[in-house]
Amino acid sequence: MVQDQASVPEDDILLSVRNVTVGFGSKIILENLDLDVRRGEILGFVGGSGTGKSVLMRTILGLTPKRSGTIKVFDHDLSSISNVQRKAVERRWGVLFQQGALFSSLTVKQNIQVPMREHLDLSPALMDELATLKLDLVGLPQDAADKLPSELSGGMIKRASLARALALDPDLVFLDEPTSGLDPIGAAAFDALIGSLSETLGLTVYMVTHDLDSLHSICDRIAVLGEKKVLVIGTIDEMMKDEHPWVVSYFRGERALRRV
Ligand SMILES: Nc1ncnc2c1ncn2[C@@H]1O[C@H](COP(=O)(O)OP(=O)(O)OP(=O)(O)O)[C@@H](O)[C@H]1O
Repeated sequence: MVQDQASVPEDDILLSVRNVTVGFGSKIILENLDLDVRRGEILGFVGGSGTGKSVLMRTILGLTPKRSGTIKVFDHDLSSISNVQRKAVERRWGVLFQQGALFSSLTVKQNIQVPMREHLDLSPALMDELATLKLDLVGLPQDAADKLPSELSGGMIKRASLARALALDPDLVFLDEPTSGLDPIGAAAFDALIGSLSETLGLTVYMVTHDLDSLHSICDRIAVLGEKKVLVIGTIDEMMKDEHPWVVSYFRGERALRRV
């Protein structure tokens, strides 16, 4: 089993999860889970359906309560910081939820400006200018700005959601299945976009995905969730050599072999 948490200086750990347990009623979903996300990396998160990938992401974001354990982001322990400090942490991360989760009654531009309105005190003209820059950054045409989400294709919705996640120039972005629902060409283009943003902006990316192409093409490391914890973590090459039965069937099973 690959375990490579050792020998990384603490400064280089942007997100650290220690001994975290999460459950609903009598059902424990995650138990004593540990995870480190390193500065600047793209970490792909995989695991069988229902293993708790979304629950873990929601727990880190503070949307689902944990029963025990510690979560530190940018070296702040999220359970012991003040509301003001929490807001400051939230300013430094962006989130792309599954299905994009744009506000359906707001235009793309207004959606991108939601985090700006919440966290910054900017003039409308400056917010418009920033929205224009974000549209450019994610490769959307400027005429998308005044469209409603219902007028966009699936790929454009993903890009608009990414633009909103990047609204405050975050250090860390959480992406929940960013390429689901896209055709292979759209998914590859979105992967390329995430890869280049990570490189040019120095973004750290936490990405839940089922997309083997994304795992192969852009992830620096992959974490496998199963048995209520991170079963294995390492590079794609390490995944290809790992002997855990779920890892073998996922990375070297029939579906994986069809890829090559
Ligand atoms: N609010 C909740 N109340 C009760 N159970 C929940 C809640 N949220 C999630 N669960 C349960 O937690 C488990 C993990 O769910 P989660 O959505 O994290 O899985 P996942 O790994 O993201 O799955 P998938 O790959 O299918 O999206 C499931 O059994 C789910 O039913």
